[in-house]
Formats: sequence, C-alpha cells, structure tokens
Amino acid sequence: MGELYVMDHPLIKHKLTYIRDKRTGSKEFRELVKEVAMLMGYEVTRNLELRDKEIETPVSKTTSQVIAGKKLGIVPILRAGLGMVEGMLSLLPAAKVGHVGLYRDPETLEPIEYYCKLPSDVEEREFIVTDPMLATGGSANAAITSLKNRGATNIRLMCLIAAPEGVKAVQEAHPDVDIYLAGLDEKLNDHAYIVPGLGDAGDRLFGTK
Ligand SMILES: O=P(O)(O)OC[C@H]1O[C@H](OP(=O)(O)OP(=O)(O)O)[C@H](O)[C@@H]1O
Ligand SMILES: O=c1cc[nH]c(=O)[nH]1
Ligand SMILES: [Mg+2]
Repeated sequence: MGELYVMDHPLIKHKLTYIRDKRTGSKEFRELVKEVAMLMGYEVTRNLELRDKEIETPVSKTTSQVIAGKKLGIVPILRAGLGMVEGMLSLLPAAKVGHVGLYRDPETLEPIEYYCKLPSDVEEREFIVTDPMLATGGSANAAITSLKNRGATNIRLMCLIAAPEGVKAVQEAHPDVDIYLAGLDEKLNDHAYIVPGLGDAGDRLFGTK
C-alpha cells in the first residue's frame, strides 16, 4: 500500500483556510494554490537522490551535494491541476510537464479523458501528478492508469484536499503510488463534492461558472 502523507506545517494549514473560504476570489485563490503547492513540494521531493559535488567556497574546497539529476515530470490533471504546476516548477525548474485532460461527468461521476501529452522518455521519469481535489478518486485513478499505460513506473499523487473515499480508491487501485495531501476532509456529499472542501477547484481557479 502506498504511503499517505498529510501536511502538518502551520503555513500550509493557514493558507488552506483562505483557499477554503468562499469569499476568496480567483486572483487570491490562484496565488494561494500556487504557494501551497510550493510548500508541499518540500515534502513531495524529500526523498530525491543527491550526489556529491566538489566545489570551492571563498574560504576552502569542499564536497557538497546537489540533486542527482533524476528526470522528473509534473503532470497536472486538467483543468484544476494546472494551478499547482507553477509552484512545483519554481522548486524543480528542470522538470518536464505532461498534461492529462479529464473531467468528471456530473451525472455518472465517471472520469472522461480528453487529452494526454507526456514527455517522450516516460519510462525514465519520476512523475508527480497534481490535482487540488481527490474526491471519489476516479479522476486520479484514470490519470495514473493513463500514465502507466504509456510506460510510467514511478508516480506520486499530490492533492490539496481529499475525501477518505478518494484516498481509499487510489490506494486500492494503485498501491505503488504515495499520496501527499494538504488536508484530509470528512466525507463526500450527495453530489460527490468534498465536505467541507473548497467547492469546485477548477471554477474557483479560472473564474468559470
Ligand atoms: O475524484 P473525482 O471524483 O474524480 O473528482 C475530482 C476531480 O474533479 C475535479 O475536476 P473536474 O471534473 O471538475 O474538471 P475541471 O478541473 O476541468 O474543473 C477535480 O479537479 C478532480 O480532477
Ligand atoms: O469537491 C470537489 C469534488 C470534485 N471536484 C471539485 O472541484 N471539488
Ligand atoms: Mg471542476
């Protein structure tokens, strides 16, 4: 079973409160989502490999460490996952960005894939899939399956808020995938929205509806 990491940093908790607040408009919402993604990035990248590098400081020679240069890929689930990309790229500027386009059919709640474009060397990359919301888990599962069908073997899932149902669904379908959350909420409502959640992440990010 994949690991579940729920962030407990005060800055993340603080910013998540304003992301949830219905009075927060799109501009501030976008900024906060970007900032929380960046802060979460510290945890999501905690186990990146390092290698030694010989350098010279103004005082002496020394051996220091840099990221080993493993290839990384960030894959937002369109649309809402896009809001988390910039924050991650500010930490990992060399990462490539793939896109999986999915929407959840409002009647059936089934994910419908309409786009997928990944970096060409899929097999060699470590992927971080981003989506603010993990509700039933259908969209995340479909995105992860899509990556695996194209050859990806190393995948992490990074979401702002999840319902327990979504976490369970991903853990069952993809036990090799670790999940990183800023917050784990109570439940889903009758429309499969997360309670208390933040509403519709895509609409709040992009001002639609
Ligand atoms: O876990 P699930 O039950 O599948 O629900 C979560 C999905 O729903 C939202 O996307 P939505 O379908 O609203 O598309 P959008 O990002 O284009 O708004 C959200 O961003 C997730 O991708
Ligand atoms: O709460 C939810 C559930 C699905 N999609 C969202 O944007 N929010
Ligand atoms: Mg939406």
